[in-house]
Amino acid sequence: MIRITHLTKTFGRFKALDNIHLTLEKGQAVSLLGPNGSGKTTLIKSILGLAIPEKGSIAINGQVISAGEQYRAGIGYMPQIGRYPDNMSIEQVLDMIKAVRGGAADYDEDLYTGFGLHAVRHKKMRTLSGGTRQKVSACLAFLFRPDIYILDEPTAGLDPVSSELLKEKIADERDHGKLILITSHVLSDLDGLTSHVIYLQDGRLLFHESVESLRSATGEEKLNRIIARIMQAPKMIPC
Ligand SMILES: Nc1ncnc2c1ncn2[C@@H]1O[C@H](COP(=O)(O)OP(=O)(O)OP(=O)(O)O)[C@@H](O)[C@H]1O
Repeated sequence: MIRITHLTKTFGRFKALDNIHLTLEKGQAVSLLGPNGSGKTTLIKSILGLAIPEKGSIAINGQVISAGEQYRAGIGYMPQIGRYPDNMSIEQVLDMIKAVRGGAADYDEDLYTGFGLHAVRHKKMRTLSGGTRQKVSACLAFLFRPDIYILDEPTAGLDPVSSELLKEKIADERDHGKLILITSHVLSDLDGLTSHVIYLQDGRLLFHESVESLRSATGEEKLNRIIARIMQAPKMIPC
């Protein structure tokens, strides 16, 4: 579904992504992990066409993304920090984006309802708390029922109840065969949610494995323990 080959992205002389090869399939929920500055957001931006790599290619459902922007309609993206027109209300932002996308017969408004955004729909974006802004971003990512979700720190700033609601929604989409790529530094948020782990370090792919095989290689159950074990003894992962 997403095939990345020989992807290299530089900023000046600095290699933010170094010869990345990856294939991600439908029905997978993939944790994109790595220390600060390891290239996670750059990889996400490359998939979204917001960063242009110097080398390599990305294909989505067999279409090379540099050939056109239409593929983006099939991706629900939740950015780390959502930026919206300050003077528009939540309702106006949602209506504007629906209009720009040409409308749809059947919006997914589960999160809009679940987060209770209806009650605050007239509030201006500039007046929203960080968590409420995050809820608007989540709502927009799911609204058009995409096949692929790219979620950059989706639970950051959400209260525990909203965070659980979002995680349940992500799990539900995964169970319906969608592809989910998710970054988070809160590994406990990813436990039970993700099927595979991609680990980047200094722009390089350290490993891409199923959670199941990482569990059997490390003997650990929880993702934070699995990652800690691998960092202590990287050779336990064959790549
Ligand atoms: N526009 C840019 N110009 C120059 N350097 C950049 C730019 N964007 C990213 N970088 C650099 O590329 C590297 C990878 O950044 P990136 O944001 O992809 O990391 P990350 O893994 O998402 O980090 P974090 O976990 O902190 O969000 C960093 O060293 C960053 O400083």
